Amino acid sequence: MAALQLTGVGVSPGRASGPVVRVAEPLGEPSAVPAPTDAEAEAGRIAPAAAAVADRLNAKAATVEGDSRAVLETTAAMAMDPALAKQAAKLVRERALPAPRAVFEAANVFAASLEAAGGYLAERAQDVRDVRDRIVAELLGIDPPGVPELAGPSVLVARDLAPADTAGLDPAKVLALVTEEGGPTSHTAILARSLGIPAVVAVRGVLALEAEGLIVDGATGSVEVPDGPVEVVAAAVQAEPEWDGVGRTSDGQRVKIIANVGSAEDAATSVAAGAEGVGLFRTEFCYLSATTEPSVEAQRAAYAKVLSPFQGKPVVVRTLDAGADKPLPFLTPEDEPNPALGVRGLRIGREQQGVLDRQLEAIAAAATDSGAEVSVMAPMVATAEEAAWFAERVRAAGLPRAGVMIEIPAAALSAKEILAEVDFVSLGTNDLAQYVFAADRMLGALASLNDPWQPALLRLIALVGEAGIALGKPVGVCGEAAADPALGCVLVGLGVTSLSMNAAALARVGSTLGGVTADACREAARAALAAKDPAHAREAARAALGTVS
Ligand SMILES: C=C(OP(=O)(O)O)C(=O)O
Ligand SMILES: [Mg+2]
Repeated sequence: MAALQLTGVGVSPGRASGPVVRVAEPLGEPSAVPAPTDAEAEAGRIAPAAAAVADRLNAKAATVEGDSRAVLETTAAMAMDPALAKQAAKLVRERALPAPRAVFEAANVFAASLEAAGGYLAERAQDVRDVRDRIVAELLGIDPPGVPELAGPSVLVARDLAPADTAGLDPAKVLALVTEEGGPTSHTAILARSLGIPAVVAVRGVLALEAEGLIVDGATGSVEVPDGPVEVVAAAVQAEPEWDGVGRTSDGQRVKIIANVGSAEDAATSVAAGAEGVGLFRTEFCYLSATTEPSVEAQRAAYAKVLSPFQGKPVVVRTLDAGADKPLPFLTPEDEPNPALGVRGLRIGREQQGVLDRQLEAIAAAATDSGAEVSVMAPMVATAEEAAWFAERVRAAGLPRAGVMIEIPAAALSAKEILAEVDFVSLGTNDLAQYVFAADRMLGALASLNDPWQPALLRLIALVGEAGIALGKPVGVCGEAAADPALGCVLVGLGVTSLSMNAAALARVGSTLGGVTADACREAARAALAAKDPAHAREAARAALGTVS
Protein backbone atom coordinates (compact mmCIF):
# COMPACT_ATOMS: atom_id res chain seq x y z
CA MET A 1 0.00 0.00 0.00
CA ALA A 2 1.18 3.52 -0.72
CA ALA A 3 1.43 6.10 2.05
CA LEU A 4 1.25 8.87 -0.53
CA GLN A 5 0.88 9.02 -4.28
CA LEU A 6 1.84 11.77 -6.73
CA THR A 7 1.15 11.76 -10.44
CA GLY A 8 3.18 13.16 -13.30
CA VAL A 9 3.58 12.37 -16.97
CA GLY A 10 4.99 8.90 -17.65
CA VAL A 11 7.59 9.25 -20.42
CA SER A 12 9.55 6.01 -20.33
CA PRO A 13 7.70 2.81 -19.39
CA GLY A 14 8.60 0.32 -16.65
CA ARG A 15 7.77 -0.10 -12.96
CA ALA A 16 10.67 0.07 -10.50
CA SER A 17 11.31 0.94 -6.87
CA GLY A 18 14.27 1.75 -4.69
CA PRO A 19 16.00 4.25 -2.43
CA VAL A 20 15.92 7.91 -3.45
CA VAL A 21 19.02 9.88 -4.42
CA ARG A 22 18.43 13.60 -4.98
CA VAL A 23 20.27 15.55 -7.67
CA ALA A 24 21.45 18.86 -6.23
CA GLU A 25 20.39 22.03 -8.04
CA PRO A 26 22.88 24.09 -10.09
CA LEU A 27 24.92 26.37 -7.82
CA GLY A 28 24.70 29.73 -9.56
CA GLU A 29 27.39 32.36 -8.98
CA PRO A 30 28.54 32.63 -5.37
CA SER A 31 28.15 36.13 -3.93
CA ALA A 32 31.09 38.59 -3.79
CA VAL A 33 29.83 39.98 -0.47
CA PRO A 34 30.09 40.27 2.46
CA ALA A 35 33.83 40.78 2.71
CA PRO A 36 35.36 38.36 5.23
CA THR A 37 36.17 39.87 8.61
CA ASP A 38 39.41 37.86 8.80
CA ALA A 39 40.84 37.56 5.27
CA GLU A 40 43.72 35.32 6.38
CA ALA A 41 41.40 32.80 8.03
CA GLU A 42 39.07 32.92 5.01
CA ALA A 43 41.97 32.28 2.60
CA GLY A 44 43.08 29.41 4.83
CA ARG A 45 39.76 27.58 4.25
CA ILE A 46 40.45 27.03 0.55
CA ALA A 47 43.21 24.42 0.51
CA PRO A 48 41.47 22.14 3.08
CA ALA A 49 38.19 22.36 1.11
CA ALA A 50 40.02 21.38 -2.08
CA ALA A 51 41.70 18.50 -0.21
CA ALA A 52 38.33 17.30 1.12
CA VAL A 53 36.92 17.29 -2.43
CA ALA A 54 39.94 15.37 -3.70
CA ASP A 55 39.69 12.82 -0.84
CA ARG A 56 36.04 12.16 -1.59
CA LEU A 57 36.74 11.71 -5.30
CA ASN A 58 39.66 9.37 -4.60
CA ALA A 59 37.55 7.32 -2.19
CA LYS A 60 34.89 6.93 -4.89
CA ALA A 61 37.55 6.09 -7.49
CA ALA A 62 38.68 3.18 -5.31
CA THR A 63 35.20 1.62 -5.58
CA VAL A 64 34.98 1.59 -9.40
CA GLU A 65 37.01 0.34 -12.35
CA GLY A 66 38.05 1.38 -15.84
CA ASP A 67 37.11 4.73 -17.37
CA SER A 68 35.05 5.85 -14.36
CA ARG A 69 38.04 5.32 -12.09
CA ALA A 70 40.39 7.25 -14.38
CA VAL A 71 37.92 10.16 -14.65
CA LEU A 72 37.48 10.39 -10.87
CA GLU A 73 41.23 10.22 -10.20
CA THR A 74 41.96 12.92 -12.78
CA THR A 75 39.28 15.17 -11.30
CA ALA A 76 40.72 14.61 -7.81
CA ALA A 77 44.17 15.61 -9.07
CA MET A 78 42.74 18.80 -10.55
CA ALA A 79 41.09 19.68 -7.25
CA MET A 80 44.50 19.36 -5.57
CA ASP A 81 46.19 21.67 -8.10
CA PRO A 82 48.07 24.11 -5.82
CA ALA A 83 47.93 26.87 -8.46
CA LEU A 84 44.13 27.10 -8.19
CA ALA A 85 44.09 27.25 -4.37
CA LYS A 86 46.96 29.75 -4.37
CA GLN A 87 45.33 32.07 -6.87
CA ALA A 88 41.98 31.93 -5.05
CA ALA A 89 43.65 32.69 -1.69
CA LYS A 90 45.34 35.68 -3.33
CA LEU A 91 41.93 37.02 -4.42
CA VAL A 92 40.62 36.69 -0.85
CA ARG A 93 43.58 38.68 0.49
CA GLU A 94 43.78 41.32 -2.24
CA ARG A 95 40.10 41.90 -3.06
CA ALA A 96 38.48 40.86 0.22
CA LEU A 97 36.33 38.26 -1.56
CA PRO A 98 34.60 35.43 0.33
CA ALA A 99 36.42 32.14 -0.34
CA PRO A 100 33.64 30.57 -2.54
CA ARG A 101 33.64 33.65 -4.80
CA ALA A 102 37.44 33.68 -4.97
CA VAL A 103 37.53 30.00 -6.05
CA PHE A 104 34.81 30.70 -8.62
CA GLU A 105 36.73 33.59 -10.18
CA ALA A 106 40.16 31.94 -10.07
CA ALA A 107 38.81 28.76 -11.71
CA ASN A 108 37.05 30.77 -14.41
CA VAL A 109 40.35 32.41 -15.36
CA PHE A 110 41.99 28.95 -15.63
CA ALA A 111 39.09 27.62 -17.71
CA ALA A 112 39.20 30.61 -20.05
CA SER A 113 42.94 30.21 -20.65
CA LEU A 114 42.48 26.50 -21.42
CA GLU A 115 39.74 27.39 -23.89
CA ALA A 116 41.98 29.98 -25.54
CA ALA A 117 44.70 27.31 -25.94
CA GLY A 118 42.23 25.24 -28.04
CA GLY A 119 42.37 21.52 -28.93
CA TYR A 120 42.72 18.94 -26.16
CA LEU A 121 43.39 21.60 -23.50
CA ALA A 122 40.13 23.37 -24.30
CA GLU A 123 38.26 20.16 -23.58
CA ARG A 124 39.61 20.28 -20.01
CA ALA A 125 37.89 23.62 -19.33
CA GLN A 126 34.63 21.87 -18.42
CA ASP A 127 36.52 19.68 -15.93
CA VAL A 128 37.94 22.79 -14.27
CA ARG A 129 34.40 24.15 -13.90
CA ASP A 130 33.29 20.84 -12.39
CA VAL A 131 36.12 20.98 -9.83
CA ARG A 132 35.29 24.66 -9.19
CA ASP A 133 31.66 23.80 -8.34
CA ARG A 134 32.70 20.98 -6.05
CA ILE A 135 35.10 23.19 -4.05
CA VAL A 136 32.57 26.04 -3.90
CA ALA A 137 29.89 23.62 -2.62
CA GLU A 138 32.33 22.29 -0.01
CA LEU A 139 33.07 25.82 1.19
CA LEU A 140 29.34 26.61 1.34
CA GLY A 141 28.59 23.34 3.13
CA ILE A 142 26.10 22.11 0.49
CA ASP A 143 25.91 19.13 -1.88
CA PRO A 144 27.83 19.52 -5.15
CA PRO A 145 25.57 20.04 -8.18
CA GLY A 146 24.79 17.40 -10.79
CA VAL A 147 24.18 13.67 -10.61
CA PRO A 148 26.07 12.20 -7.65
CA GLU A 149 28.10 9.00 -7.98
CA LEU A 150 25.61 6.26 -7.04
CA ALA A 151 26.65 3.68 -4.47
CA GLY A 152 23.93 1.25 -5.54
CA PRO A 153 20.68 0.98 -7.53
CA SER A 154 18.68 4.16 -6.90
CA VAL A 155 15.69 6.22 -7.96
CA LEU A 156 16.98 9.64 -9.05
CA VAL A 157 14.88 12.68 -8.14
CA ALA A 158 15.71 16.04 -9.74
CA ARG A 159 14.12 19.35 -10.65
CA ASP A 160 15.17 18.57 -14.23
CA LEU A 161 18.30 17.13 -15.81
CA ALA A 162 20.39 18.57 -18.61
CA PRO A 163 20.54 16.26 -21.65
CA ALA A 164 24.30 15.82 -21.02
CA ASP A 165 23.59 14.58 -17.46
CA THR A 166 20.86 12.22 -18.63
CA ALA A 167 23.07 10.79 -21.38
CA GLY A 168 25.67 9.90 -18.73
CA LEU A 169 23.26 7.90 -16.53
CA ASP A 170 24.10 4.24 -15.96
CA PRO A 171 20.94 2.15 -16.57
CA ALA A 172 22.41 -0.57 -14.35
CA LYS A 173 22.34 1.83 -11.38
CA VAL A 174 19.45 4.19 -12.13
CA LEU A 175 16.26 2.24 -11.39
CA ALA A 176 14.04 5.17 -12.39
CA LEU A 177 14.13 8.91 -12.94
CA VAL A 178 11.57 11.35 -11.50
CA THR A 179 11.62 15.08 -12.24
CA GLU A 180 9.54 17.94 -10.88
CA GLU A 181 9.78 19.80 -14.23
CA GLY A 182 10.21 18.53 -17.78
CA GLY A 183 7.81 17.73 -20.60
CA PRO A 184 7.11 14.48 -22.48
CA THR A 185 9.10 15.58 -25.54
CA SER A 186 12.02 17.15 -23.65
CA HIS A 187 15.39 15.70 -24.52
CA THR A 188 15.72 14.35 -21.00
CA ALA A 189 12.61 12.22 -21.64
CA ILE A 190 13.89 11.17 -25.06
CA LEU A 191 17.25 10.08 -23.63
CA ALA A 192 15.65 8.22 -20.70
CA ARG A 193 13.59 6.23 -23.21
CA SER A 194 16.62 5.42 -25.30
CA LEU A 195 18.48 4.21 -22.19
CA GLY A 196 15.44 2.13 -21.13
CA ILE A 197 15.23 3.91 -17.76
CA PRO A 198 11.64 4.23 -16.45
CA ALA A 199 10.89 7.95 -16.09
CA VAL A 200 8.12 10.25 -14.92
CA VAL A 201 8.36 14.02 -15.50
CA ALA A 202 6.31 16.98 -14.28
CA VAL A 203 5.70 15.44 -10.84
CA ARG A 204 4.56 18.46 -8.86
CA GLY A 205 5.71 18.27 -5.24
CA VAL A 206 8.29 15.50 -5.61
CA LEU A 207 11.18 17.78 -4.57
CA ALA A 208 9.41 18.65 -1.33
CA LEU A 209 8.89 14.95 -0.45
CA GLU A 210 11.06 13.65 2.34
CA ALA A 211 10.62 10.04 1.15
CA GLU A 212 13.56 7.66 1.50
CA GLY A 213 12.23 5.38 -1.21
CA LEU A 214 9.82 5.56 -4.15
CA ILE A 215 7.82 3.21 -6.37
CA VAL A 216 7.77 4.62 -9.91
CA ASP A 217 5.56 3.61 -12.83
CA GLY A 218 6.87 5.14 -16.05
CA ALA A 219 3.81 4.02 -18.05
CA THR A 220 1.07 5.50 -15.85
CA GLY A 221 3.07 8.39 -14.39
CA SER A 222 2.42 7.27 -10.80
CA VAL A 223 5.04 7.96 -8.11
CA GLU A 224 4.27 6.32 -4.74
CA VAL A 225 5.84 6.62 -1.32
CA PRO A 226 5.71 3.10 0.14
CA ASP A 227 4.18 2.53 3.55
CA GLY A 228 7.17 0.61 4.90
CA PRO A 229 10.78 0.13 3.78
CA VAL A 230 11.20 0.26 0.01
CA GLU A 231 12.22 -2.85 -1.90
CA VAL A 232 14.85 -2.56 -4.65
CA VAL A 233 13.06 -3.74 -7.80
CA ALA A 234 14.34 -3.06 -11.33
CA ALA A 235 11.83 -2.71 -14.16
CA ALA A 236 10.97 -6.01 -15.83
CA VAL A 237 11.96 -6.33 -19.48
CA GLN A 238 8.78 -5.78 -21.54
CA ALA A 239 7.57 -8.63 -23.75
CA GLU A 240 7.93 -7.62 -27.39
CA PRO A 241 5.07 -8.23 -29.83
CA GLU A 242 5.83 -10.34 -32.91
CA TRP A 243 7.09 -8.27 -35.87
CA ASP A 244 9.01 -9.44 -38.95
CA GLY A 245 10.99 -6.20 -39.31
CA VAL A 246 9.22 -5.01 -42.47
CA GLY A 247 6.99 -1.97 -42.08
CA ARG A 248 3.68 -2.26 -43.95
CA THR A 249 -0.06 -2.17 -43.44
CA SER A 250 -1.99 -5.45 -43.49
CA ASP A 251 -2.86 -4.83 -47.16
CA GLY A 252 0.76 -4.25 -48.12
CA GLN A 253 1.28 -0.44 -48.19
CA ARG A 254 4.98 0.05 -47.38
CA VAL A 255 5.87 2.40 -44.52
CA LYS A 256 9.48 2.42 -43.34
CA ILE A 257 9.75 1.71 -39.59
CA ILE A 258 13.11 3.20 -38.68
CA ALA A 259 15.06 4.37 -35.66
CA ASN A 260 16.09 7.56 -33.90
CA VAL A 261 19.72 7.28 -32.71
CA GLY A 262 22.29 9.48 -31.06
CA SER A 263 25.18 7.11 -30.37
CA ALA A 264 26.82 3.87 -31.49
CA GLU A 265 25.01 2.09 -28.62
CA ASP A 266 21.63 3.32 -29.90
CA ALA A 267 22.58 2.14 -33.38
CA ALA A 268 23.39 -1.39 -32.16
CA THR A 269 20.19 -1.59 -30.09
CA SER A 270 18.12 -0.39 -33.04
CA VAL A 271 19.56 -2.99 -35.42
CA ALA A 272 18.86 -5.69 -32.84
CA ALA A 273 15.27 -4.43 -32.55
CA GLY A 274 14.73 -4.76 -36.32
CA ALA A 275 15.12 -1.16 -37.54
CA GLU A 276 15.05 -0.93 -41.35
CA GLY A 277 17.34 2.06 -41.15
CA VAL A 278 17.60 5.38 -39.32
CA GLY A 279 15.16 8.26 -39.74
CA LEU A 280 16.99 10.62 -37.38
CA PHE A 281 20.61 10.56 -36.25
CA ARG A 282 20.86 13.44 -33.76
CA THR A 283 24.52 14.33 -34.34
CA GLU A 284 24.49 16.96 -31.58
CA PHE A 285 24.10 14.13 -29.02
CA CYS A 286 27.73 13.18 -29.83
CA TYR A 287 28.91 16.62 -28.68
CA LEU A 288 26.75 17.69 -25.70
CA SER A 289 29.86 18.32 -23.56
CA ALA A 290 32.33 19.41 -26.27
CA THR A 291 33.80 22.84 -25.62
CA THR A 292 35.39 23.24 -29.05
CA GLU A 293 34.35 22.29 -32.56
CA PRO A 294 35.41 18.67 -33.16
CA SER A 295 37.79 18.22 -36.10
CA VAL A 296 36.53 16.77 -39.39
CA GLU A 297 38.49 13.59 -38.67
CA ALA A 298 37.00 13.22 -35.16
CA GLN A 299 33.49 13.77 -36.54
CA ARG A 300 34.10 11.31 -39.37
CA ALA A 301 35.13 8.61 -36.87
CA ALA A 302 32.20 9.31 -34.52
CA TYR A 303 29.62 9.26 -37.33
CA ALA A 304 31.10 6.14 -38.97
CA LYS A 305 30.65 4.25 -35.68
CA VAL A 306 26.94 5.06 -35.69
CA LEU A 307 26.48 4.41 -39.43
CA SER A 308 28.43 1.13 -39.73
CA PRO A 309 25.69 -1.20 -38.39
CA PHE A 310 23.46 0.14 -41.20
CA GLN A 311 25.64 -0.81 -44.15
CA GLY A 312 23.44 -0.84 -47.28
CA LYS A 313 20.50 0.63 -45.36
CA PRO A 314 19.01 4.14 -45.40
CA VAL A 315 20.18 6.53 -42.70
CA VAL A 316 19.12 10.16 -42.30
CA VAL A 317 21.85 12.17 -40.61
CA ARG A 318 20.70 15.47 -39.16
CA THR A 319 23.19 18.31 -39.08
CA LEU A 320 23.92 19.81 -35.65
CA ASP A 321 20.74 20.97 -33.92
CA ALA A 322 22.37 23.11 -31.26
CA GLY A 323 20.28 25.43 -29.13
CA ALA A 324 17.42 25.70 -26.63
CA ASP A 325 17.75 22.72 -24.26
CA LYS A 326 20.65 21.24 -26.29
CA PRO A 327 23.19 24.05 -26.16
CA LEU A 328 26.59 23.08 -27.56
CA PRO A 329 29.15 25.15 -25.67
CA PHE A 330 31.19 25.82 -28.85
CA LEU A 331 28.25 26.95 -30.97
CA THR A 332 25.26 28.28 -29.09
CA PRO A 333 24.99 32.02 -28.41
CA GLU A 334 25.04 32.52 -24.62
CA ASP A 335 23.03 35.66 -24.16
CA GLU A 336 19.79 35.05 -26.04
CA PRO A 337 16.70 36.02 -24.03
CA ASN A 338 14.60 33.31 -25.70
CA PRO A 339 16.79 30.44 -26.97
CA ALA A 340 13.93 28.32 -28.40
CA LEU A 341 13.20 31.23 -30.75
CA GLY A 342 16.84 32.11 -31.27
CA VAL A 343 19.76 31.36 -33.54
CA ARG A 344 19.56 27.56 -33.33
CA GLY A 345 19.65 24.60 -35.72
CA LEU A 346 20.27 25.57 -39.35
CA ARG A 347 20.27 29.25 -38.36
CA ILE A 348 23.69 28.68 -36.77
CA GLY A 349 24.82 26.89 -39.94
CA ARG A 350 23.94 29.98 -41.96
CA GLU A 351 25.84 32.26 -39.61
CA GLN A 352 28.82 29.93 -39.41
CA GLN A 353 28.87 28.22 -42.77
CA GLY A 354 32.33 26.78 -42.14
CA VAL A 355 30.98 24.66 -39.26
CA LEU A 356 28.19 23.29 -41.49
CA ASP A 357 30.51 22.61 -44.44
CA ARG A 358 33.04 20.82 -42.23
CA GLN A 359 30.27 18.67 -40.77
CA LEU A 360 28.98 17.81 -44.25
CA GLU A 361 32.53 16.85 -45.28
CA ALA A 362 32.77 14.53 -42.25
CA ILE A 363 29.33 13.01 -42.97
CA ALA A 364 30.28 12.35 -46.61
CA ALA A 365 33.48 10.61 -45.52
CA ALA A 366 31.66 8.56 -42.87
CA ALA A 367 29.07 7.54 -45.47
CA THR A 368 31.88 6.14 -47.64
CA ASP A 369 33.57 4.46 -44.65
CA SER A 370 30.37 2.76 -43.48
CA GLY A 371 28.60 1.89 -46.73
CA ALA A 372 25.31 3.22 -45.31
CA GLU A 373 22.89 4.93 -47.74
CA VAL A 374 23.19 8.36 -46.20
CA SER A 375 20.78 11.29 -46.61
CA VAL A 376 21.30 14.56 -44.75
CA MET A 377 18.68 16.84 -43.28
CA ALA A 378 18.66 20.22 -41.58
CA PRO A 379 16.87 21.11 -38.34
CA MET A 380 14.84 24.29 -37.71
CA VAL A 381 14.09 25.27 -41.29
CA ALA A 382 11.42 27.98 -41.70
CA THR A 383 11.33 28.84 -45.42
CA ALA A 384 11.77 27.34 -48.88
CA GLU A 385 14.72 29.68 -49.41
CA GLU A 386 16.53 28.16 -46.40
CA ALA A 387 15.72 24.66 -47.69
CA ALA A 388 17.18 25.51 -51.13
CA TRP A 389 20.31 27.00 -49.54
CA PHE A 390 20.85 23.87 -47.43
CA ALA A 391 20.26 21.49 -50.35
CA GLU A 392 22.88 23.39 -52.32
CA ARG A 393 25.47 22.98 -49.51
CA VAL A 394 24.66 19.25 -49.24
CA ARG A 395 25.12 18.70 -52.97
CA ALA A 396 28.33 20.74 -52.94
CA ALA A 397 29.65 18.28 -50.34
CA GLY A 398 28.99 15.42 -52.77
CA LEU A 399 26.10 13.96 -50.77
CA PRO A 400 23.27 12.60 -52.91
CA ARG A 401 20.08 13.37 -50.92
CA ALA A 402 19.06 16.48 -48.99
CA GLY A 403 16.00 16.95 -46.82
CA VAL A 404 14.76 19.23 -44.08
CA MET A 405 12.82 18.91 -40.88
CA ILE A 406 9.34 20.37 -40.71
CA GLU A 407 9.18 21.55 -37.11
CA ILE A 408 8.30 25.21 -37.49
CA PRO A 409 4.66 26.01 -38.35
CA ALA A 410 5.77 28.29 -41.23
CA ALA A 411 7.54 25.31 -42.82
CA ALA A 412 4.43 23.13 -42.53
CA LEU A 413 2.41 25.88 -44.21
CA SER A 414 5.03 26.04 -47.02
CA ALA A 415 5.47 22.27 -47.37
CA LYS A 416 4.90 22.23 -51.15
CA GLU A 417 7.42 24.99 -51.82
CA ILE A 418 9.93 23.34 -49.48
CA LEU A 419 9.46 19.89 -51.00
CA ALA A 420 10.10 21.40 -54.42
CA GLU A 421 13.64 22.25 -53.20
CA VAL A 422 14.60 19.02 -51.41
CA ASP A 423 14.32 15.24 -51.78
CA PHE A 424 12.29 14.58 -48.62
CA VAL A 425 11.01 16.12 -45.39
CA SER A 426 10.69 14.77 -41.87
CA LEU A 427 8.19 16.10 -39.35
CA GLY A 428 9.68 16.99 -35.97
CA THR A 429 6.45 16.81 -34.03
CA ASN A 430 8.15 17.67 -30.72
CA ASP A 431 9.16 21.15 -31.81
CA LEU A 432 6.19 21.55 -34.14
CA ALA A 433 3.84 21.09 -31.14
CA GLN A 434 5.93 23.48 -29.01
CA TYR A 435 5.74 26.21 -31.66
CA VAL A 436 2.12 25.64 -32.70
CA PHE A 437 0.93 25.94 -29.10
CA ALA A 438 3.56 28.46 -27.92
CA ALA A 439 4.19 25.94 -25.13
CA ASP A 440 7.77 25.19 -24.02
CA ARG A 441 8.30 21.43 -24.44
CA MET A 442 10.47 21.37 -21.32
CA LEU A 443 7.72 22.65 -19.02
CA GLY A 444 5.76 19.99 -17.19
CA ALA A 445 2.96 22.48 -16.58
CA LEU A 446 2.33 22.68 -20.36
CA ALA A 447 2.59 18.93 -21.08
CA SER A 448 -1.05 18.67 -22.17
CA LEU A 449 -0.53 21.29 -24.90
CA ASN A 450 2.45 19.30 -26.16
CA ASP A 451 0.27 16.19 -26.55
CA PRO A 452 0.85 14.94 -30.13
CA TRP A 453 -2.84 13.97 -30.40
CA GLN A 454 -3.81 17.66 -30.39
CA PRO A 455 -6.08 18.06 -33.45
CA ALA A 456 -4.49 21.43 -34.34
CA LEU A 457 -1.10 19.71 -34.64
CA LEU A 458 -2.61 16.89 -36.72
CA ARG A 459 -4.22 19.44 -39.08
CA LEU A 460 -0.79 20.97 -39.79
CA ILE A 461 0.70 17.51 -40.33
CA ALA A 462 -2.12 16.80 -42.81
CA LEU A 463 -0.96 19.73 -44.94
CA VAL A 464 2.52 18.26 -45.12
CA GLY A 465 1.18 14.77 -45.93
CA GLU A 466 -0.90 16.24 -48.78
CA ALA A 467 2.14 18.10 -50.14
CA GLY A 468 4.17 14.88 -50.10
CA ILE A 469 1.47 13.00 -52.03
CA ALA A 470 1.11 15.88 -54.54
CA LEU A 471 4.85 16.02 -55.24
CA GLY A 472 5.46 12.28 -54.92
CA LYS A 473 8.19 12.81 -52.29
CA PRO A 474 8.70 11.05 -48.93
CA VAL A 475 7.32 12.60 -45.73
CA GLY A 476 8.66 11.06 -42.52
CA VAL A 477 7.90 11.64 -38.86
CA CYS A 478 10.80 11.51 -36.41
CA GLY A 479 9.23 13.27 -33.42
CA GLU A 480 7.95 11.27 -30.46
CA ALA A 481 4.49 11.04 -32.09
CA ALA A 482 5.83 8.25 -34.32
CA ALA A 483 6.44 6.01 -31.28
CA ASP A 484 2.73 5.84 -30.35
CA PRO A 485 1.28 2.80 -32.22
CA ALA A 486 -2.23 4.20 -32.77
CA LEU A 487 -0.95 7.65 -33.64
CA GLY A 488 1.56 6.06 -36.03
CA CYS A 489 -1.40 4.60 -37.97
CA VAL A 490 -3.09 8.03 -38.00
CA LEU A 491 0.11 9.59 -39.37
CA VAL A 492 0.21 6.99 -42.14
CA GLY A 493 -3.40 7.90 -42.90
CA LEU A 494 -2.29 11.52 -43.20
CA GLY A 495 0.20 10.62 -45.93
CA VAL A 496 3.34 9.89 -43.90
CA THR A 497 5.71 7.37 -45.54
CA SER A 498 8.13 6.55 -42.69
CA LEU A 499 7.96 6.47 -38.90
CA SER A 500 11.17 6.93 -36.93
CA MET A 501 11.38 6.22 -33.19
CA ASN A 502 13.43 4.92 -30.25
CA ALA A 503 14.45 1.27 -30.54
CA ALA A 504 12.10 0.10 -27.79
CA ALA A 505 9.02 1.26 -29.75
CA LEU A 506 9.87 -0.37 -33.13
CA ALA A 507 8.22 -3.78 -32.72
CA ARG A 508 5.04 -2.40 -31.17
CA VAL A 509 4.55 0.23 -33.89
CA GLY A 510 5.56 -2.21 -36.66
CA SER A 511 3.20 -4.95 -35.49
CA THR A 512 0.29 -2.53 -34.90
CA LEU A 513 0.61 -1.11 -38.39
CA GLY A 514 0.82 -4.63 -39.80
CA GLY A 515 -2.59 -5.35 -38.25
CA VAL A 516 -4.57 -2.56 -39.96
CA THR A 517 -5.39 -1.65 -43.55
CA ALA A 518 -4.32 1.57 -45.26
CA ASP A 519 -8.03 2.49 -45.51
CA ALA A 520 -8.46 2.07 -41.75
CA CYS A 521 -5.47 4.41 -41.25
CA ARG A 522 -7.10 7.03 -43.49
CA GLU A 523 -10.41 6.64 -41.66
CA ALA A 524 -8.63 7.01 -38.28
CA ALA A 525 -6.87 10.12 -39.60
CA ARG A 526 -10.20 11.68 -40.71
CA ALA A 527 -11.72 10.94 -37.31
CA ALA A 528 -8.77 12.39 -35.38
CA LEU A 529 -8.68 15.55 -37.53
CA ALA A 530 -12.35 16.20 -36.82
CA ALA A 531 -12.05 15.69 -33.04
CA LYS A 532 -12.40 18.58 -30.64
CA ASP A 533 -9.53 17.65 -28.30
CA PRO A 534 -6.72 15.09 -27.87
CA ALA A 535 -8.82 12.64 -25.81
CA HIS A 536 -11.56 12.53 -28.44
CA ALA A 537 -8.97 12.27 -31.24
CA ARG A 538 -7.39 9.24 -29.55
CA GLU A 539 -10.73 7.59 -28.89
CA ALA A 540 -12.09 8.19 -32.39
CA ALA A 541 -8.89 6.94 -34.04
CA ARG A 542 -8.83 3.78 -31.94
CA ALA A 543 -12.44 3.09 -32.78
CA ALA A 544 -11.66 3.45 -36.51
CA LEU A 545 -8.63 1.18 -36.21
CA GLY A 546 -10.50 -1.55 -34.37
CA THR A 547 -8.40 -3.43 -31.87
CA VAL A 548 -5.34 -1.13 -31.68
CA SER A 549 -4.29 -0.39 -28.07
C1 LIG B 1 12.59 15.12 -33.78
C2 LIG B 1 12.66 16.35 -33.34
O1 LIG B 1 13.87 16.91 -33.05
P1 LIG B 1 14.40 17.13 -31.55
O2 LIG B 1 13.50 16.35 -30.63
O3 LIG B 1 15.80 16.66 -31.52
O4 LIG B 1 14.25 18.61 -31.36
C3 LIG B 1 11.45 17.14 -33.07
O5 LIG B 1 11.53 18.34 -32.79
O6 LIG B 1 10.36 16.52 -33.13
MG1 LIG C 1 13.33 19.46 -33.09
